[in-house]
Amino acid sequence: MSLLPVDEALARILARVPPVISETVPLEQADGRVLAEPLKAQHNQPPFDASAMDGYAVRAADVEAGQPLSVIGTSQAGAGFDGTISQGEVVRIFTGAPLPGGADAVIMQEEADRKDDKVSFRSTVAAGRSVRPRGNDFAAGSEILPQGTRLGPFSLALAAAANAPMLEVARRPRIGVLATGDELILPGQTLAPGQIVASNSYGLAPLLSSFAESTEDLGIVRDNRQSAVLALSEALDSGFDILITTGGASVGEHDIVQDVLQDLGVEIDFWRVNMRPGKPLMFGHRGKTLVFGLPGNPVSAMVTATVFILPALRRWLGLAEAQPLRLPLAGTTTPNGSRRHFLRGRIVTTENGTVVLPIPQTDSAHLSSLASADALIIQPEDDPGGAEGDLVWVLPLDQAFQ
Ligand SMILES: Nc1nc2c(c(=O)[nH]1)N[C@H]1C(S)=C(S)[C@@H](COP(=O)(O)OP(=O)(O)OC[C@H]3O[C@@H](n4cnc5c(N)ncnc54)[C@H](O)[C@@H]3O)O[C@H]1N2
Ligand code: MOO
Repeated sequence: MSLLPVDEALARILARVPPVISETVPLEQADGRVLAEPLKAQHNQPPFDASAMDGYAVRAADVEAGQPLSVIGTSQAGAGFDGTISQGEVVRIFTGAPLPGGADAVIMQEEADRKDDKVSFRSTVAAGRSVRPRGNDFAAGSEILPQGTRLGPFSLALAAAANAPMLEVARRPRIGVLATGDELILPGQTLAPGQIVASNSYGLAPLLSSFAESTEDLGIVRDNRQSAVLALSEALDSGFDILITTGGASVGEHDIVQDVLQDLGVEIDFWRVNMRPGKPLMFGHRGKTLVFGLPGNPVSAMVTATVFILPALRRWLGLAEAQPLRLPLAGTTTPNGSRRHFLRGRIVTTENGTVVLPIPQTDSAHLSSLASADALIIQPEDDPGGAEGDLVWVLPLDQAFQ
């Protein structure tokens, strides 16, 4: 049986991802979205030379320790001083206020002794002190956020400061998820003999949702041709950008998903990948819809979605590929066979740095071990096994890294 190498499978998937399409969204709705165009500043920030302190705007050359100078006015944020200061003059100024003409430094009020309309300072000051020069943060016309930036609190605050009420972001795909299996019941129902509670769709939706316009749960379809044809044709006709099935991907008589998809016009790009868990992964397309047939085993479904669908979504949005981490093992790993192994692990921070602890459980139906993991250790094909301290590649499962 020929199994496609993992890297080749990923390359084939990424090659089917369409180019980024942009749409305009208001600033308030842009959290988590990805910029489809670089963001350029419309103005200088600050727009004027501004004081960084509450104190006095001075001509630095005029200031001598203990020598009184005349206070001729006030500049406050939103109401600047409407004149120019000349030799021997200063202006009372507040944080964020425009520096008056003629001034070139600000002395904080804690270093000033004020008496009526005179003020003296305890020491001299260098020109530029406590002044934020115009355009110091960003200059009009400059690129302040590159295309492909995933917008979050800091970049959105910057976009607002740059006076950008609308942003050009990547359109996100609409995703449909369909579970297959005669044995499946919904969470909350009572288990009859031989039944299993369906879990895959409940993990896949939150795994993918932050990159998707919507993730729609299409329910459970039974393992007979008629039901599968009905459910899959409806799903394929619903205009999803990405359709995901779980289960029925292997070689048993009930594993009919691939046959039915093909009958419905899906072109299969590949089936079966040289990995564990997740070997029976299928990928195809019909028109603009990409179709992922994930294995039914819960760990296999989540691992294949992490390894293949998340990178496809990143590409869809114009995000750079997520880089795995390089970390020392905190325990041993056993020799691997010929399939690339995505081994559950936990990232642990110790006094000596960050390490990854392998979780020995490799059963592809064992969800509690996956839930206790926050990383997948990528064990290469035919790896002889690792010792504590060996450096390994690690895919963090934490969304913050994705
Ligand atoms: N003779 C062979 N048998 C199997 C092979 C093989 O190569 N030759 N591959 C094995 C591997 S590897 C995997 S993975 C599984 C994948 O099987 P399917 O994708 O056909 O999945 P099912 O048979 O439908 O289900 C497997 C397992 O997962 C449970 N399941 C299914 N859907 C869900 C769901 N939505 N939520 C929770 N659990 C689900 C299902 O009850 C089964 O226990 O095939 C091996 N067999
Ligand atoms: O490779 Mo399967 O996906 O063992 O569970």
